[in-house]
Amino acid sequence: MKNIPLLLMGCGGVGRQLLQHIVSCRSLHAQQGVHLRVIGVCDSKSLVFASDVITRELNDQTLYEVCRVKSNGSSLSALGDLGECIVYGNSESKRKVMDIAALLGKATGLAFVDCSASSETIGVLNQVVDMGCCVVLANKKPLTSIMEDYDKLVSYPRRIRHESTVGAGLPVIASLKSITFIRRPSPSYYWEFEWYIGISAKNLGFTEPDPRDDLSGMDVARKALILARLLGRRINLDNIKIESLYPDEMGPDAMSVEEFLASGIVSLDNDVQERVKKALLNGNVLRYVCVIEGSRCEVGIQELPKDSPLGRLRGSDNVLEIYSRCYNKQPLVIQGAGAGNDTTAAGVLADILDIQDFISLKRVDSVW
Ligand SMILES: NC(=O)C1=CN([C@@H]2O[C@H](COP(=O)(O)OP(=O)(O)OC[C@H]3O[C@@H](n4cnc5c(N)ncnc54)[C@H](OP(=O)(O)O)[C@@H]3O)[C@@H](O)[C@H]2O)C=CC1
Ligand SMILES: N[C@@H](CC=O)C(=O)O
Repeated sequence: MKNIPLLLMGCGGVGRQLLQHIVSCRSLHAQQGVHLRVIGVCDSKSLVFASDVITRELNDQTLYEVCRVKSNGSSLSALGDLGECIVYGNSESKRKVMDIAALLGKATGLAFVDCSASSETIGVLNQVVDMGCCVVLANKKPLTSIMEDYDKLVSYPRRIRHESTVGAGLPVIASLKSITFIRRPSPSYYWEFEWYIGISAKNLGFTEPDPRDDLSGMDVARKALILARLLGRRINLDNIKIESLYPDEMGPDAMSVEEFLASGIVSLDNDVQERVKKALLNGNVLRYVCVIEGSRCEVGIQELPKDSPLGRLRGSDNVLEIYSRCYNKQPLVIQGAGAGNDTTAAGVLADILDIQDFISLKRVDSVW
């Protein structure tokens, strides 16, 4: 049985769904000769980990308890004494995470799974890859920081996976890598979103923790940047032209998420509705589009024919059209649910399984 140790950072909608997928797939994974051994889970302030991270794990009952506590909005420190595991608070948890990485990184291997939405994990990830750990990302921020951070992470191509950072569980990254690594084309591609923002979308797990990350275009811009960098574009977020759907006075510096959802977002309705009506009069619909073509990298609303591939999008669907030397007249099209905790966690789980060959084997540094 191949034993894959993992430490989960972030136990929100996606992280909890991942833990539930891990538990519910136990027998399936056993049939495949694999056991995912969760040795620790952390949130923004605490860490819960197995009493012996080399031989033990957080058992399924503990993982369920972790999900219960976090779904109640509590910190992991509320877990208290759970027998086989230990809970550390903020000051000790960061040091303990690094100790675990140093202990397991080059011995058994360890997958650091980042399902947070924080930039604070960037420093941790850049250190643990140097210790021989693997990194699996749902969090886009480690890949959309400064080029130095990006270059550090991708300098270990065999030990980093980030399928869910763009289009949730859709095979976007894998498809683009398969095209890019055949030969370095300079493809242009279009990214479409059907906006489905509001309290219901947040409750469905479609939005970022702060939906303004979606409505400002910043989340789409992060995805665009990940794809552009994957294609060799040495650019940063501030190189991307972004159209926000809300004014600065509704931004994070001016009001809380709760205030924005309670009063800010509703005040946007009239303007958006007017734009929708105007588009419909032209037989068009509004779509939030990201275009990366040549030196152009833009994110914003466009009027598009309602019967076009992008115009036919519904719900949380994304569609990615990739034009390249091989797909120059008819694009490669990837379409499907591009948001939601379930599909995102499934993409993360697939990435963890994909790196199993680089984990749980005695490692010789020169090999990896
Ligand atoms: N939902 C979707 O459809 C998709 C989401 N993603 C990405 O998945 C990530 C998670 O999204 P979601 O689950 O909705 O977010 P949530 O806000 O629900 O959960 C985020 C979790 O991260 C924890 N956290 C915050 N800071 C840190 C830190 N420094 N170290 C460790 N953990 C930390 C939070 O802890 P605490 O509870 O203490 O606040 C919380 O448990 C995001 O980056 C998002 O962009 C990617 C693709 C699709
Ligand atoms: N908020 C994002 C979730 C996936 O990245 C989206 O709307 O697609």
